[in-house]
Amino acid sequence: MIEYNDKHLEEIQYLEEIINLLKYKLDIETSNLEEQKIDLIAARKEMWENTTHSSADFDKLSDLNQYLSALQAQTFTYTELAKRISKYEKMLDSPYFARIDFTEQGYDDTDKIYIGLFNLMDEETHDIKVYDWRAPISSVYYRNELGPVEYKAPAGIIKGTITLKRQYKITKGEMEYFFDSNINILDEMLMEALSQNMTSKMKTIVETIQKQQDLIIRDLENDLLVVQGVAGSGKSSVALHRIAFLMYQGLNYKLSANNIIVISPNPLFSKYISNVLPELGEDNINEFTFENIFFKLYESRLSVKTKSENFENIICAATEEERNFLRSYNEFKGSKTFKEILDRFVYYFEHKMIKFEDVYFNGEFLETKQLLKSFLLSGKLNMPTAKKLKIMENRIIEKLHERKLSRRSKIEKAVVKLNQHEFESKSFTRMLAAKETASFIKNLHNFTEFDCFELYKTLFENRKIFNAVSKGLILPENIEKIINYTNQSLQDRYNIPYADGMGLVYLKIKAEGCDLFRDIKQVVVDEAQDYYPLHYHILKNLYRDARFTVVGDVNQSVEKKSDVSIYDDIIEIFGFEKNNKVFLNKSYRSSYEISKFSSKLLEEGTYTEYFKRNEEEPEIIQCKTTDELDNKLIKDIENYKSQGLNTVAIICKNRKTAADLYFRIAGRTKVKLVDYLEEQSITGTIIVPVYLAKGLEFDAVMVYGTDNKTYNTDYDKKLLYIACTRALHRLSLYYTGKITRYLK
Ligand SMILES: Nc1ncnc2c1ncn2[C@@H]1O[C@H](COP(=O)(O)OP(=O)(O)OP(=O)(O)O)[C@@H](O)[C@H]1O
Repeated sequence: MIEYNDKHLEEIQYLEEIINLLKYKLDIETSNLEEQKIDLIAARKEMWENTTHSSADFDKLSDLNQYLSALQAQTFTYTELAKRISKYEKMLDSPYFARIDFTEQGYDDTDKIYIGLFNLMDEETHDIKVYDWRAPISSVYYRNELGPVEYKAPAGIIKGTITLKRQYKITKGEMEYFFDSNINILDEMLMEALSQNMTSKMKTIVETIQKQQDLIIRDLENDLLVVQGVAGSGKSSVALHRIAFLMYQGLNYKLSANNIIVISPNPLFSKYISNVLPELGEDNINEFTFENIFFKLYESRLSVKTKSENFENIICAATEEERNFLRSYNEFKGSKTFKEILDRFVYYFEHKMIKFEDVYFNGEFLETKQLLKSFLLSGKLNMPTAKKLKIMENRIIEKLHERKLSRRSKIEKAVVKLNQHEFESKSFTRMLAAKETASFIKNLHNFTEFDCFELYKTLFENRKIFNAVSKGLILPENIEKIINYTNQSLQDRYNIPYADGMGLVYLKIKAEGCDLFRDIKQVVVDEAQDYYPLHYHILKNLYRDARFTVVGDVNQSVEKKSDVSIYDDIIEIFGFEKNNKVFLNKSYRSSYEISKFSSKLLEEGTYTEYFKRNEEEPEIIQCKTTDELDNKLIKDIENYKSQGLNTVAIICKNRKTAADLYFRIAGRTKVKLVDYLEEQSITGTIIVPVYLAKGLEFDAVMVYGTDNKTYNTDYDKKLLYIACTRALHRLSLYYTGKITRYLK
């Protein structure tokens, strides 16, 4: 007891010291911020008063530039200061969550390493009072038990011994409790983290990162890291913490927010994860869906159906035959075969489709078509077709300029002959020459420019071309139907099928090139199981200078059949020498009872462990009629709310069922319909189609309509698995008629 009291006193004193240090720093930085703010306003005012605002005065414009760069630097200092203040404020609430006592090999002193969200240094003594969780030494806390350890630091491997591992619960600057452990991070702390209610945004997990997760977060060896993790194993969390780690890293790896991109399945998911990086003290990063990429490349000239819309169409197909067709359509358009067809098509276009012409100007040959063709096809220019054509066009325009003067005097002579007024003749000549050049360039564009959408259409409209570029490839049996459906669908350029949208993106990158994303150095792909090979080829070609972290779960693949071999395909597509495939088999999200229940829906032989957090057993509820079911739902929603569960999701198989249910019960209880058509957030009680709930989690999940007609194929079984694994604390399933065979 005495020993505990001593420890307690020591810890309370340290906490006091840290809180005082933080308050001191906060005071200084806050007054600095005030000063900076005043300076900044003054600098802006000065700039406004002393510079011109018209582009006519070039000297003054250069003054403006100088002011602007000074202002930019000042603004940067100001925002950095504001960020530091926000970090100190966060730390005031809970400055650290762990401590290790570490003795480096060859030294007698033992360092007490306190670990928190951010570094905290005493500027006077240069002592690090709290280490950032991402600092090299912090890895020891996540990965090791007491005893000899080693960790990788920039200076090399550091060896030593850990004699203490302690965890703290500090809130509002007050010590709630602490305890020592000799094993990995104690389950109590994790239990507490996992028992909490859900908020509308994803949480950070720094205090309880598990060893397997830490290995992924801190991996710097690989250019491609592929993670297969069961539902709730922390894939998305780990991917985001990995980004925060990379943003913290030293010179070689340091990334800023605009060097990173997350490819997410839909805007709802993007919104859900958008809190994590700011919580970790980092700027937020861009989250892109593939549809966003499409719009970035094609702007408003075309429009594509979203991935969610595409999936809704599949689920709601009128017949099984139609559903199978739509699946086969997506499968073909996303396949390696189709990618090969598009590659060949670009080659075919260059070699056979460009209508080269002899180019004349002023009655002289500028280029012959043979010369132009051999220039384009010589193979010397290793670049996309559009860029080669542009070079060719520039070469011709240069030649045109060389001959422009003589052409102009020719025109002038002709004009003068017709007209005696010299002044008018000159301007008339200029106008004629400009018109002539414009029409020349327009003609030139006939073969130096092309439209990718028209090109893509031609591939399917012209059977001769399609046959030529697919020769020798194994095509699906229903290729005729696929081609017809494509031709029909492409009639409306503002409603292009999602799968063709991806084909168009790939074609554009290959034929025109794309330098829009050269700054991107790290790409995270979430829900990796639902993308086809073509998606990965797009990413590879778009983010040519990036490294990739790809996370997914083949058990949650609903858009296509997939098994773990997809990860080998991904590795092959990217072709990085340094890559690694990692498995996360332990699930943290759901209570033990919900996890056990959901595991019945997994493929046989799937290995999963569950964190043992006990709660109520899931319930399966049979109702005689839809009315009875609606009444029961409403009652249970109220019941869940009264139990203090923050977020409740009623998960339906598709949007139509969700909307119907919403219109039936919305007047009787407070619910919100979450749809892919609008930006939404996931607070309170929501009704949502299952594919939009992917990646999200809720305190209570109510799965609507689990009868044998609704869930009757292996695809449906996976949808059901996804729905059930969204629940943290409560799960109930409702049906009328006969229950699905997967839940018997
Ligand atoms: N080490 C951890 N400490 C605390 N909570 C954790 C930890 N790992 C995972 N979790 C929690 O488990 C839940 C699931 O995490 P996450 O959503 O990242 O998993 P996922 O594998 O992406 O899930 P899914 O594939 O089912 O969408 C989250 O609530 C997360 O905070």
